[in-house]
Amino acid sequence: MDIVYIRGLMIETTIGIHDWEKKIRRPVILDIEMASDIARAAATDRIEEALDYNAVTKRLTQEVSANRFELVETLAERCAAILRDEHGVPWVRLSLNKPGAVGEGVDVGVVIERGTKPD
Ligand SMILES: Nc1nc2c(c(=O)[nH]1)N=C([C@H](O)[C@@H](O)CO)CN2
Repeated sequence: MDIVYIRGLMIETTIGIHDWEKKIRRPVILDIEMASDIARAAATDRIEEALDYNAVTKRLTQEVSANRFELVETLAERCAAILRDEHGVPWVRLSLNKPGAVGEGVDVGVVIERGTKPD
């Protein structure tokens, strides 16, 4: 199985369960692994045959920055659904980090895997 990945994608959004969190914008950081057979893209050297990480980054940034969330779980699921439904990704592993959520220098978040891994 081949993978196209995006690491360290920082997006500003409104996220959290507390009233004060609902009034601010803050960054979340996404690390994403997407199953993608790269054979045709490699053979043709054409972006049309590739899973375009620029297009994926643009779409996720648009979605996350334009919406507000309470839970990291909700944001992660939304992103995974977009990757599968709009970009045809059969399997994705997505890590979502919410910096500073429980104190300085502590990372918290979720890791989800959705879809079926191709052989
Ligand atoms: N499993 C989760 N636990 C918590 C979340 C969350 O999104 N998922 N969020 C919070 C608060 O918003 C926290 O980040 C700030 O106090 C707490 N627990």
